Amino acid sequence: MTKNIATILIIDDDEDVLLSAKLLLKKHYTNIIIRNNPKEINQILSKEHIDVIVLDMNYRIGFNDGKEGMYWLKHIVGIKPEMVVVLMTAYGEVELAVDAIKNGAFDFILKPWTNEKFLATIHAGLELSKSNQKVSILKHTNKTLLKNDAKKFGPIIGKSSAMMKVLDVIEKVSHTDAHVLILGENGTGKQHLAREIHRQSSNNEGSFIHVDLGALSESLFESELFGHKKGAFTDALEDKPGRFEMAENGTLFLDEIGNLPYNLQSKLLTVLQDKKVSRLGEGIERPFNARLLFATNAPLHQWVLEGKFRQDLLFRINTVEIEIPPLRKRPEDISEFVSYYLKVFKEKYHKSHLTITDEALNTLKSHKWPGNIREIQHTIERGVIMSDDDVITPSDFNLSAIDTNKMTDIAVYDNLNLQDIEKLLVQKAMHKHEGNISKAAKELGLTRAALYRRLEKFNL
Ligand SMILES: Nc1ncnc2c1ncn2[C@@H]1O[C@H](COP(=O)(O)OP(=O)(O)OP(=O)(O)O)[C@@H](O)[C@H]1O
Repeated sequence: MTKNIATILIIDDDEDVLLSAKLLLKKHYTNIIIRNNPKEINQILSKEHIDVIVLDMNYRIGFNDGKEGMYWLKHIVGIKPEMVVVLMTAYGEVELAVDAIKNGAFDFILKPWTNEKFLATIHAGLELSKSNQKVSILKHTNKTLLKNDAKKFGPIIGKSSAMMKVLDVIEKVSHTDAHVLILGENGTGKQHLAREIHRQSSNNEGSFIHVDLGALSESLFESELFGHKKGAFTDALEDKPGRFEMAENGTLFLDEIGNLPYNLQSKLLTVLQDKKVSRLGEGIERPFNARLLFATNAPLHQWVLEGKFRQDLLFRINTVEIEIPPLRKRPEDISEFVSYYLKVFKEKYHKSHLTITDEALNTLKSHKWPGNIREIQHTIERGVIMSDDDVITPSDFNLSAIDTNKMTDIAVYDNLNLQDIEKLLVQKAMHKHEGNISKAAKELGLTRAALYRRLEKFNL
């Protein structure tokens, strides 16, 4: 019979009990440690990885009040809260054992035991121990991922008065549980600010779950957001929690909320009103506790007037509304972004001696940045990569495609609405790259999926 890999520590002052328990368990588990004195617990726990502890309640002859057992139980749970402790107690001490369970014991075994009951209890204890260990690993993984995310998104840049106002609102709203709607053009930093709200909130130990609603097809929307039960539809091969559940005690960021089809808007509204979700194919309603943030580049208020977006949903999600101005409306911030990204990419590409000509700097400062911060980021990265010798010159940025038609572009910005400008830029990029999606997406600072969505939206 193959043994299960597990270490079980048994503590009892009765050598006979220790030996017979060891004899029974060693047939099933790889490592059984026995001790007759609970004072050795600290030393063993600091040296060995223990999966389950079997602990006797009484150690002094003539005493059966269980006080010592209770003392050691509290001690173990105090230093290792996730440890699974099974108590051994004599018949007639059941009340004591129940008390011990209230204090953190997993279960108890009555002496004299039956082998089946003993093994079944240890088996169940081990299952719990393994899942406790998994949860602990997942918690740490999550923390590391959050830290990595924070590094990826970096600090908030921008000291213009417009940006200071935005940051002021973020500071006020972060520690509340108010729904926040972040508005702004592509690349203005909506996700960046949502992460900052999460970072400053009391939920920052929980996960930041980002859902791009624009990338979810109608058929996937419910199962992704609310989860599903195994067998709910053909591909539902196992029970799966939705993003609402994954964001428990954290933040759920519903990006591109403007892309949510009208018929699904009422479903989302009901979930937000009831603060409960039901997995697809399951009747159970699960309450959720997650901070909710929303973002879009769509003119939602106008869409409400046009009947494209539900007014009741808009009022539910915009308790606080933050509008991030495009870069061209806060030109003071451009220099700061330029020096920040120059530093980042000089470091990344090991070009620390690189300098930038005044002309190149002026090119960056006078550019209108229709793709906002994402465009500035990509342009400077390109400049750093393309530069020869130790100097970046204007041509390294390859901004000419936009600049040759500078006057037209400026006129467009002044006279047309954002949708039209976006469409124009997508058209330009597609034309410049002769329909090559990857190249056009890169130039626009979008993912391929985001570009596809826009091509579809503008019928291009
Ligand atoms: N104020 C800021 N300070 C520093 N970096 C920023 C700032 N705003 C945006 N960025 C950076 O610019 C890039 C684009 O930002 P982000 O993805 O948040 O924009 P977005 O508005 O959500 O874009 P989209 O609408 O296309 O989804 C990211 O790399 C982000 O880290």
